[in-house]
Amino acid sequence: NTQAFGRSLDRGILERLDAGEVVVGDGGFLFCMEKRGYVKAGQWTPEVTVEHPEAVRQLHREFLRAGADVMQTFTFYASDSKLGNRGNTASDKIGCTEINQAACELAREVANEGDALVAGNISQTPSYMSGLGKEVVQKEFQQQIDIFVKNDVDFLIGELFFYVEEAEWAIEVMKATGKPVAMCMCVCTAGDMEEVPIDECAVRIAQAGADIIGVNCFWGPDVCLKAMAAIKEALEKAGLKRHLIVQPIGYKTPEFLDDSSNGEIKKGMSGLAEFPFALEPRVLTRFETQKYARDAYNMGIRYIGACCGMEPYHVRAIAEEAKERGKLPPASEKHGLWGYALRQHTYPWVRARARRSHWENLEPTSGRPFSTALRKIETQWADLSLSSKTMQQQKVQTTEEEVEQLAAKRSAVPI
Ligand SMILES: N[C@@H](CCSCCCCC(=O)O)C(=O)O
Ligand SMILES: [Zn+2]
Repeated sequence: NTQAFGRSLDRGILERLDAGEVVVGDGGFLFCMEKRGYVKAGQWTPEVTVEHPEAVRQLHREFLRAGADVMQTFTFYASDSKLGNRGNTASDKIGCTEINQAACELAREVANEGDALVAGNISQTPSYMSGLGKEVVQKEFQQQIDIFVKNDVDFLIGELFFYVEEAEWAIEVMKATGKPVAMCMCVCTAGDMEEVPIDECAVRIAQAGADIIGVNCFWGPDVCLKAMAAIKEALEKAGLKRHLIVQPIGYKTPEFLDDSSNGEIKKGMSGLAEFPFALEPRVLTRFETQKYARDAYNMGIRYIGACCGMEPYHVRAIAEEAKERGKLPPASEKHGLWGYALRQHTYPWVRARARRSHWENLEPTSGRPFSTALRKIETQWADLSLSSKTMQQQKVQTTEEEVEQLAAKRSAVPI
């Protein structure tokens, strides 16, 4: 097993997945960093890799300690057009190259502290949403990917692709590097935002050359695993053997299991009135996260990760559930599976909960007597196709007047 850059080359992502190993993904970096005051919601861009590298290093370390086998470079939304979208100054003030370079160094530094791999992360672009075309969009992907290649990341991962066409364009640029390619579309069983059915999305992504295929974000485990079942079936029917990846959000979103409302469910959590600052009542418990990991494993998914809302303790739950790995993560030193650590508690009524049956059967209360369980999904933005211009972007800041116009569109819907 030849060594290069301090890691064993025969333990790459495909070698691990081909061997049937479970690969634990990292968690929701953007949301964690926003809650910690290092990422600004709205723009959601990762200039913190240059502004406060210590914060990024620390969070990578927390995910590594929790059992993550992959350190995704914190380069999500770090395309040039996103860093300069709607008044964001990160592109002008710091720059795409510096942000992506710093992210690669931080991810590799922490990955080398364990046996983790580094994945160069790209994502959807405002340029695509504004219909600027293949050449402009691929040039932006190339700018990030050149930096990933220069830093010799172990593989590439695309995330949050709403449109299968943009995902295909991304895969074309990713494949040219010769590195393994993972593609997570942001689709559920209602299909992509141009009405391309999910089974067609899966086949097109596979045929474009992705080695690892799945979904990330926008929906909780239940909705994402329903999408993964459709993707798995489509690939099997087409005779396309690929590895499967799933990275759901850490929030419960049962409203979206009904995919009949079509356009509405495609907005996922972003379509909820609570998004992004009041989703806390929906946060998954560590035990619900364990159940998600087991359900994913039972479906044949071996790259089991996490997205927005999933903190390091959620990733630890995934790693602890994946007993097939034959090891517990370092953070389990400070955790007792199924509450066993409570045997050391000073209060007898708490020690009474140091058993699996208590936690496995608990339906947590919300503490909010006036809250309803589910949200009626807004219906104003049903057509998300490029031709509808609904997703059109701009460099200048959204004005007060524009916000009022958007709010007027939805005022008919009870908050
Ligand atoms: N790997 C990334 C995935 C982020 S998915 C972010 C969705 C943001 C939606 C929005 O723009 O509001 C991460 O961990 O942050
Ligand atoms: Zn996410």
